[in-house]
Amino acid sequence: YKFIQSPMDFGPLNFLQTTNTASLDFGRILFNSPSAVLRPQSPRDISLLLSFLSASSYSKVTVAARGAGHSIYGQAQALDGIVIEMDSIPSNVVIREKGEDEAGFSYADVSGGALWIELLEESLKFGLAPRSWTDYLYLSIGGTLSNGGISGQTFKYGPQISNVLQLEVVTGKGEVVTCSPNKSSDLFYAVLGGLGQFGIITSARILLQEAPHKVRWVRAFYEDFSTFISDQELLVSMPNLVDYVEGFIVLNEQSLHSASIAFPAHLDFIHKFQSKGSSSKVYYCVEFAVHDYQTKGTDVEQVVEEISRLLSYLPSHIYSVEVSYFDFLNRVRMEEMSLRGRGLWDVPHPWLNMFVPKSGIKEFRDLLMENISSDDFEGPLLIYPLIRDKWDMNMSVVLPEAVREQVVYVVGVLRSASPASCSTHCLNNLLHRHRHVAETASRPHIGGKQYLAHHPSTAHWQDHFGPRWDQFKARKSRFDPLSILAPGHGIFPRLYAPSH
Ligand SMILES: Cc1cc2nc3c(=O)[nH]c(=O)nc-3n(C[C@H](O)[C@H](O)[C@H](O)COP(=O)(O)OP(=O)(O)OC[C@H]3O[C@@H](n4cnc5c(N)ncnc54)[C@H](O)[C@@H]3O)c2cc1C
Repeated sequence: YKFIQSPMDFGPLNFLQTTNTASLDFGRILFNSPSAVLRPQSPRDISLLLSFLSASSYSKVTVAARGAGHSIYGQAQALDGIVIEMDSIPSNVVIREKGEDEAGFSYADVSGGALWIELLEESLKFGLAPRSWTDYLYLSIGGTLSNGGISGQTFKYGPQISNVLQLEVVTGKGEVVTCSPNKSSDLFYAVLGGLGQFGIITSARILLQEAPHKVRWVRAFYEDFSTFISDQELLVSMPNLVDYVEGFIVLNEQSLHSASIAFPAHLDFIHKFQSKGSSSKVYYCVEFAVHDYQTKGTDVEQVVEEISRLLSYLPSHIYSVEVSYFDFLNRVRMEEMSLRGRGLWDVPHPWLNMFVPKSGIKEFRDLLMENISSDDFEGPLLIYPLIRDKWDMNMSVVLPEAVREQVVYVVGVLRSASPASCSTHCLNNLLHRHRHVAETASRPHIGGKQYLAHHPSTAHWQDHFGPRWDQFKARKSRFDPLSILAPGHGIFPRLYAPSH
């Protein structure tokens, strides 16, 4: 590409041949090299590049925005294309408190490449914070808004994409558009959960609320899966009392230990794994939290007790701790540090994330258990319910089609495959098994859909979107007609006129 070989031909943009990060992501499974890397200084640089590329039907060049690169399957990579590293634009976080303008609530304007941790740190200075989170905060705003952004608050406030007031987007045609539910709303809804297909988010306006000082964080253990999920469903039916609900499957002692690094309580039932003498024994852990605003007249411990009385956990297997709100939200950072210290963070991560309707969750659990072995599983296995009504189905995000079911589970098989214990053959075998689980679970008897999906062909993507495919495709032709953007998903082939 001429303009890459001689950047002077291409106005003010300087390209790098590559960087250490452009072909790397958290998955460490795919390593597609781009032809060039752009480290923009402003949204205008991005607009210049996309305007240029979209004006020539002879160019084959694709473009991927890279936020924090925490994708699993090369979604932010661009084989032989251009990677735009969003972290080169200085992070900008502007907080507007309620009453400062006519909005009637507090919000933050934050750049698309900024990390959620940066937004948290800045907003806490004002006693404010976003309402909806991901478990890990070193992810970019643009990266999670392109997917959904879910965590234990999602049942209450919806995913992160349901908490956005406005976006600034550079479309695949290079146009810089400010969009919201009232202004260029088609682009707004397309981009949220849109897998980076329609434009690059350069700024987002995120709703804020008063931040609690502390959090009461509770874990309760179960032997029986049905009791475990019915208690989770009970918790998400009480949004007035409960602020966070998650849960995980405890496959072995090691998985309990690794899930407990940030949880400052001694979980003294580890001996049970041993005393049973059987490696197939699994436990389930419900995790919930109640915010503590330290206001007079409310006793958070009492609220927690009241909630706990309604639950049917194993007698005396409940643990409750108090942590600061910041530490609670940043809990996965502690796990990261521990894993980094043991050389277990920068390893392949063959993850599988699925949304499963309530009616299929027991069958899905059985399918999963048939396909993972509790002896060698490393990493968390998350499972918790979400409420469908909190999602806006005009956005591009995909949920299971069983529309009458309010409760949808998210299941995260967040597996690490350290090369020391899992060879390339072993990794391929895990990937193969996950694909089998995903494909089986997508059939109507379970009716699941992948979250952070990875599919091998356009036809698979068409199945993934189901009845919503036509809308997704129409939005693509409108906002990125040559399919320049986010090639790493493999949804749309790049369109160009071959020059014989
Ligand atoms: C340790 C860890 C924990 C996680 N926890 C959660 C969790 O709790 N909940 C959850 O929902 N997800 C979670 N995720 C998944 C995470 O939300 C997604 O992988 C997300 O894409 C990561 O953001 P990123 O900035 O690293 O994106 P990248 O990997 O950089 O990009 C992801 C996709 O978005 C596109 N993109 C990136 N920036 C932009 C932009 N500014 N505009 C438009 N498109 C863009 C890319 O082209 C790519 O297609 C986790 C991931 C990891 C590794």
